[in-house]
Amino acid sequence: MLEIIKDPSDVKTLSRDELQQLVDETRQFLIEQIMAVGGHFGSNLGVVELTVALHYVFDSPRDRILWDVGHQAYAHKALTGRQAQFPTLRQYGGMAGFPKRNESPHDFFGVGHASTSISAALGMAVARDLRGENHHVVAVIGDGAMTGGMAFEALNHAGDLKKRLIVILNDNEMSIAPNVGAVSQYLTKLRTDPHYGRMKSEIETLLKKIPAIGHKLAGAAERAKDSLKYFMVQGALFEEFGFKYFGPINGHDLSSVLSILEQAKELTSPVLIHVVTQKGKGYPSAETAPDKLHSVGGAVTKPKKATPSYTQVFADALTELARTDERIVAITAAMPSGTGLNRFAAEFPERCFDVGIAEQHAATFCAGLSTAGMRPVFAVYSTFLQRAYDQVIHDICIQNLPVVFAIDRAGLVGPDGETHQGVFDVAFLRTVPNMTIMMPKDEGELRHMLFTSLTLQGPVAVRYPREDGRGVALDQSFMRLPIGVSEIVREGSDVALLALGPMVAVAENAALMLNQRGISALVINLRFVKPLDEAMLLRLAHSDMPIVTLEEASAAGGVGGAILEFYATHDLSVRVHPIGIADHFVEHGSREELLHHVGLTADHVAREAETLLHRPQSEAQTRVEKRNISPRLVKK
Ligand SMILES: Cc1ncc(C[n+]2csc(CCOP(=O)(O)OP(=O)(O)O)c2C)c(N)n1
Ligand SMILES: CC(=O)[C@@H](O)[C@H](O)COP(=O)(O)O
Ligand SMILES: [Mg+2]
Repeated sequence: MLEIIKDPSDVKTLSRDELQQLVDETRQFLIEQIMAVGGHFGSNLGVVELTVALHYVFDSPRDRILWDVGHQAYAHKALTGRQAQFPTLRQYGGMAGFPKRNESPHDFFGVGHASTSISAALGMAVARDLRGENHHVVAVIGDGAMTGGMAFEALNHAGDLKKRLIVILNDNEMSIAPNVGAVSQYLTKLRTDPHYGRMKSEIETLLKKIPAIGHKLAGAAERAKDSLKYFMVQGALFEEFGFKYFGPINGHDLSSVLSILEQAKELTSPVLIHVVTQKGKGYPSAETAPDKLHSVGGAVTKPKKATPSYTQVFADALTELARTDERIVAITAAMPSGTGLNRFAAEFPERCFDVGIAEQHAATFCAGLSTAGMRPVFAVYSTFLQRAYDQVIHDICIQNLPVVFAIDRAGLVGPDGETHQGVFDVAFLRTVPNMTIMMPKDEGELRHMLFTSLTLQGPVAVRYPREDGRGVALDQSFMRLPIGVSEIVREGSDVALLALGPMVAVAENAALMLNQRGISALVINLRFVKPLDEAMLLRLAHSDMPIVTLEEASAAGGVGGAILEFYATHDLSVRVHPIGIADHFVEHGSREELLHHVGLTADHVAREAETLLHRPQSEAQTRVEKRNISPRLVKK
């Protein structure tokens, strides 16, 4: 059945029995494909009935179906002409793991970060009405994504505008970890407390039985919203936001889902359909441990190295430090396992806070904690910290509060692609006064950086990659690193390679290659993006060596740029060639492929260094002076 579905219009030709067969085959197809190549697993298995029903009832691409986060859109991809691309899922040059506008006319909104769907859907609904069009807009949002503030900002606006809009709340009680928060508890009540559902109609029936005045009383009760509605109407929270609430519906009962979607289609006001599903449905170990099978590596994934990851080393170091410093508290925005904080929480449950998908709140919550004498450590993926930029500036840095940002997934993350690459944090943090920014060359140095950051009296960011460590022996004790001081890793006299974080290893390899060509390269582990090691930079300026900088971050605004700014403001003419990520979004692929793609490999660095070294300085300078453009552009 699945094989004959080339387009969603094919779904519409099926009978009810055939639709159920399509559900079963799609689920089986997803299990096989994801297990082979890796990808998000549990969330996709949970929404198969819902996806089939959506494509049966609605008319994509005329009607617009939006997937929040988009990690659960694989069935949607399979039903919209992309089955053959599954073997390339999330691989370099292959099909993306999230909906992408340039991948299919059925993907209306590019996603990867949570809680955007209702805002985007509302924008589409408003545009539809302004343009006099007539189609449906449907946002599918999970209970985890619903903990994000943006979702509520959108509900607030949508309820006010009263546009025709359908929101499907896919409630599986899970974020990546078990879902948290008062809204989650409210959903549990809706799901599990039969009185929530029945009370209103029971009271109405009772009142109507009272002779003569019963019907009037029932009508009055219906109107007395303030006194009754909160307690009696199922989904009252959403109704107060101006949405008609339907649910809870069993999301694995195809007939129920089809029938509720057909009803919702007839309404002209905002509707919220509460669908209850099971993450991992149809795959027993994903059903019982949905957090572990949120995503899987796939059979093609290379075996993990025996060395601990940066994440593990961070989490263990933080736990160790917290044993002797009771002020340390750890905060995550719905990523306890991804950031390793579940290890911390196991020992200090009362000092670890999962705030839900709420990075903005997490940052300001940290600010509050730090004003009251605690030492908050916000463990957050680089890409998700983007959400909290104003909080970093306004709530933390202006007040110079000692909050530690443990920035995981800094640099290229791999298969999640451009929505998740952690390449902007250097640029967006280094412009903010009071901020100290470091990146360790290996997991051993990460321990010392974390320790050092907890001794500072202002905001600090320690960034580290989504990678296994280099396998160095970890010091038992912690060392306070001198602030703004770099480290010489290898002496050299012809060219200087200034590297940040894991790029130090790349620079070391490039130096070995250069050595074989008779070029002596100095390798420096920068350690700090801010403050820069100005004394070292001045020494280098006097050495006359050309400099190559390497960083796994956006070249614009990066540490290479900071070094250029330093020399320019000191009126020093030093040849600096920054290598970082150029001005484009980096798609999905393995980290190795992506590093190769952006030129952050030893081979490429060695070639660039050699070219720089052999390019006559005077010529380059003259050309630049004449045309007032950068040497890099001149070279092209
Ligand atoms: C802003 C943001 N923060 C964190 C994440 C990481 N993340 C991806 S999926 C997910 C859980 C989403 O839960 P839910 O919406 O309920 O979907 P489910 O996985 O349960 O289907 C999280 C926290 C993200 N994508 N975006
Ligand atoms: C969809 C999403 O944002 C997360 O599931 C993310 O893919 C996790 O990434 P890691 O695999 O790096 O933890
Ligand atoms: Mg969920």
